[in-house]
Amino acid sequence: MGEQTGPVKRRLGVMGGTFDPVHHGHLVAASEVASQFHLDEVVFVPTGQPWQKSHKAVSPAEDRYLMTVIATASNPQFSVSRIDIDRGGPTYTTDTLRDLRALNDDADLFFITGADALAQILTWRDTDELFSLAHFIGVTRPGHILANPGLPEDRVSFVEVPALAISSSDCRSRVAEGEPVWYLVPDGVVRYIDKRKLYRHSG
Ligand SMILES: Nc1ncnc2c1ncn2[C@@H]1O[C@H](COP(=O)(O)OP(=O)(O)OP(=O)(O)O)[C@@H](O)[C@H]1O
Ligand SMILES: O=C(O)c1ccc[n+]([C@@H]2O[C@H](COP(=O)([O-])O)[C@@H](O)[C@H]2O)c1
Repeated sequence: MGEQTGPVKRRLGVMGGTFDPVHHGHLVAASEVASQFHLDEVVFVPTGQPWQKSHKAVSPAEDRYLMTVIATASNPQFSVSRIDIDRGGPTYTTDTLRDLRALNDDADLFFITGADALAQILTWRDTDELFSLAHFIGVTRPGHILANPGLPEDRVSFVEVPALAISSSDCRSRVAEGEPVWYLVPDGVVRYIDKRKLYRHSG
């Protein structure tokens, strides 16, 4: 008798971030991981309250959500989820992945994160459970060294993405200084920042 094989599972990428604002570094990372890991879809999940950034002012969740929708709208492989925003309270990735699992029981989850975030992962809540919920993919980010800080090797991979030295903090301070963010973020996001007068005062 041949070996029993189950139905082939969908491969769902999960790109979590504060996205204040979303920029081309995020989009290139998601696109590159989707290609290298043969993902069927990447869902961007803007955080509700990023608890490790509680010392910083963060723009309203609806603005961050809408900018992420604008930035991803033209890519049929990309979507945006409101789960972390609608849950309320501080955002923990264990909740994000548990909820996404419940909604996508036909899929394996791949959580995409930057080298800086991956290096901090042992400070996140319920780290042990995290690795049972998804495979973690750390992407290169200029200025951050890609090293495995003692994470389970079978649950973590590293991917080199074309280096884009863009950060949301830099975009915010450029807007506050009256400098352009054209081509650092998608055109629609530039227009949205202007329309909503975001980041006019640095903070
Ligand atoms: N240029 C980039 N290249 C690769 N990964 C990135 C890049 N910018 C952000 N990331 C990753 O995307 C995820 C979400 O990032 P986040 O929304 O916090 O943006 P950020 O640019 O890091 O923001 P901030 O500058 O405000 O800290 C994180 O895991 C981060 O490491
Ligand atoms: O689960 C946690 O405790 C946790 C702590 C810090 C960050 N995260 C997640 O890591 C992703 C990137 O976060 P940030 O703050 O760098 O935008 C985002 O999805 C966060 O919800 C998760």
